[in-house]
Amino acid sequence: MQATPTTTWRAIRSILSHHPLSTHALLRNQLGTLRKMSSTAHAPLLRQPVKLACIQLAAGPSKATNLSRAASKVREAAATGAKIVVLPECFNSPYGCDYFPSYAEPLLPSPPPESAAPSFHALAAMARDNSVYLVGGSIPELVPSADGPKYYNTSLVFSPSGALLATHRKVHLFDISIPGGITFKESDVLSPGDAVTVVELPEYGRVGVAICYDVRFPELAMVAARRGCFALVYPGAFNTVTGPLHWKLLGRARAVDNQVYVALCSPARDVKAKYHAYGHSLIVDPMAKVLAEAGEDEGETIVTAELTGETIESARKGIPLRDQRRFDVYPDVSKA
Ligand SMILES: O=C(O)CCC(=O)C(=O)O
Repeated sequence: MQATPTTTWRAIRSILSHHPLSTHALLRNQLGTLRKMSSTAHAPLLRQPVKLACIQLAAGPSKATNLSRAASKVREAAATGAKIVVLPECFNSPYGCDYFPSYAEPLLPSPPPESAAPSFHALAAMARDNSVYLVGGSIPELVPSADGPKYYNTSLVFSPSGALLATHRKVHLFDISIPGGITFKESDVLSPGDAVTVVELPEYGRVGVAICYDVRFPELAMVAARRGCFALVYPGAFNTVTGPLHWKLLGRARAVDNQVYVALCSPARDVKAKYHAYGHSLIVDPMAKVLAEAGEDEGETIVTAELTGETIESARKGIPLRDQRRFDVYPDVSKA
């Protein structure tokens, strides 16, 4: 087993309980040094402060209108100084299983032809034109196959030069049935993704990207966070049944579990649409403090917050979870 400050402390503590006083003093000294080492041994997760913006976009049935509206809102977000900009889940279409096939676009070949993949090219241009990292919400992705087309709910992340950095296919499909509340079954149409997504943003550090229902699964967040993310970013589209109970709770829970920033980005609510998005896009800090939240009117808006490495480090120094985990009692799922 590899020695870490934590395992070494435990070994020293056990020796301390069996040895005479002089050895005791010597070892206590070493224990102090190790304690200091462990609090400084971690490189900063966020290399410089960065402003993050969530765009609570109003999406309607016209894909072209949704794309041009997104472009103007990304411009507006970038004008506030935001360098990481997030769009909501299914920002190029209304949200619902009936819509996925007709709005879906292929991502291959890479880059796909513009006529077949207008959302891909519009997102690349939004990132490039505004020099921002863009977590492009999600779009229905089409993958042709011999057995018929497959569809995924996929997030595309672009660099400030407009290059595609990563894609995340929603891992946990939104299949729920709450009597008298809401029934939804994405798996009727969509296939699930099978990977944790961590994206390197060279000037800043790493972000984990996942989609909506994925936020309910602490393991996915934990695995991404332990790969060194400073933020977990979730384009989402909760609803008016589960949203009021769980949206903020889950955002704050993933933040406090992992001592990282969390951003949840919703569409604006459209009461004329079949699906009523919850809104309340929010950004939470590593102590689970809500830094910014879209208001009660659930309309189109942009929420922003400044993220700093010091905030993460001070949360982790004050409550040193990372050095206190007991992988001798439970497994480290991030190593599985
Ligand atoms: O988990 C929920 O309650 C909502 C999830 C959702 O809306 C989604 O995954 O799109």
